[in-house]
Amino acid sequence: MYVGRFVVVGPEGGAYRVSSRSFPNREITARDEALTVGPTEDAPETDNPYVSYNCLRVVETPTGETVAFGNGSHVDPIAEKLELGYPARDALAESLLALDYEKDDYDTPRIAATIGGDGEALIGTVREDALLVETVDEPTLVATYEKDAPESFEFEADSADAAASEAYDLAFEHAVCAAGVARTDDGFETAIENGD
Ligand SMILES: NC(=O)c1ncn([C@@H]2O[C@H](COP(=O)(O)O)[C@@H](O)[C@H]2O)c1NC=O
Repeated sequence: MYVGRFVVVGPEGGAYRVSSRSFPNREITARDEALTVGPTEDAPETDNPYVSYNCLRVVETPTGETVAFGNGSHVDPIAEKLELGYPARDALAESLLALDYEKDDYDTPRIAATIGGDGEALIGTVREDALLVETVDEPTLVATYEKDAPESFEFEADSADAAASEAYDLAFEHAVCAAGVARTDDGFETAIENGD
């Protein structure tokens, strides 16, 4: 099954995977407190505005370290609102609604998740017909296509490395790259899986 991009999130960690039919020549790189999706060196040029973006950011908030991740430029305003002290529900809902679903040939939904240092985890999506933001207490997945509403999902990873690998290896078609995140005693750790 092809589900496009997806996030999985639970109180202890999560992952974001890029799956792509149209733009497979991409990778995740780490810079400062952000992981960024962008073209590989050999990627054909494109003017599609939706294929390069910060997919994960770890930020300091008034209530401690928090991570935000998702499939596009909305990750930045979510992270910035969290830094300002917005509740995660509001940061997700406001940013998803402000940017709305992507105006491409597929009306591709925006998807996102957050985890606070206290283990509060949320998942959200904005589609052409809905805005959904939910608190979760077990691993939950939402994808851009097919699985486009949050659903409980079996996800075993207990470290950032394991989360990135597990997401990358899931049987959904056209895996390109994945980011993993896990809550530790010293804050969040992140990891990248760019395949071979
Ligand atoms: N975030 C991404 O990495 C991303 N990759 C592709 N898209 C959008 O989704 C459309 C379909 O892409 P694909 O056929 O690879 O699933 C693309 O034309 C582009 O507008 C993306 N936008 C949202 O998921």
